[in-house]
Amino acid sequence: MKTQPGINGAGLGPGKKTRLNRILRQHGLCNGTAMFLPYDHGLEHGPRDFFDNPAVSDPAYTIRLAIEGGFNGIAVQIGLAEKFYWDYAGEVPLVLKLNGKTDIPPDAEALSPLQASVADAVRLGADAVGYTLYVGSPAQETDFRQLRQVRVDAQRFGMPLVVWAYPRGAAIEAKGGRDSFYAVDYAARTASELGADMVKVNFPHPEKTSGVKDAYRREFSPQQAIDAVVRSANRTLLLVSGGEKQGDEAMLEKARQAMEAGATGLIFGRNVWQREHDESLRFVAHLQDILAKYPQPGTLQV
Ligand SMILES: O=C[C@H](O)COP(=O)(O)O
Repeated sequence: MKTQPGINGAGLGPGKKTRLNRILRQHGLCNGTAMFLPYDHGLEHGPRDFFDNPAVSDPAYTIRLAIEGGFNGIAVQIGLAEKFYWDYAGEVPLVLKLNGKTDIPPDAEALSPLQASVADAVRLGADAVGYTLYVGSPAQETDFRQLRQVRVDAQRFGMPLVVWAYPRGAAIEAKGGRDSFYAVDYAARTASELGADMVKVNFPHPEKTSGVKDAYRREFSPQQAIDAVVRSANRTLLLVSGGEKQGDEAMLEKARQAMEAGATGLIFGRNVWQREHDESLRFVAHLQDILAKYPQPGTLQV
């Protein structure tokens, strides 16, 4: 079992340190691991994601689910944060997503425009901000510039920065696609190089990599691939994302492999809430059993 090298507290400043401590040590299992509930699908995919469990289209229901499930944070866009979070302020940390887009236009030149600021996050009592970075998109240069300003603001306001590092674009598709080992590994490293405190990535698939040098061995096991991705993220805390709903065993195995590799935690949305309330909590309890086996005492070194 590997443990995360951890963020070096000395470089964080008091605001980031306090907020990360609240997320990692005062919520969830309080053991340095983290489980976040993402809930920006209404914007990113449209309401279709809520059809399997219509209750989840109500943001109040979903925030309560995050509280009942003992999550370390819930990630929402500005509109929902302003309308709903204040009813539950402090009961579960808020990760304010600063940018977002619909999936209506094609993804070829993906760029997620800013909808909110780090100052909004401070005003709303958030403990972190989220930014989607499309690594490899033709619009990458604009994206990097946008992220730079968010990073500078996050540093100034003492706000942890979580980067959703999503490979996108034709060049990525030519190398095996957005969840190939190559693409996920590069995205994790990019987020770390650009100053993320945490990075959210898809689980890497070695067998999907193509058209790149031999270093990305297609015969790597899933465990070897996620080990490499955690190494690439280095002191940026790594969160593994859920993706479309799959069977529970496959998801729990993914969670186990991620934690074994030294990931800090999970950010599973559809796999948690595309099912009836008690079933969601039952699945969350299984995820927590896994996280409990991988305490991360050094996650936040102060
Ligand atoms: O921000 C969107 C979410 O990352 C998607 O989460 P999910 O794939 O676990 O539903």
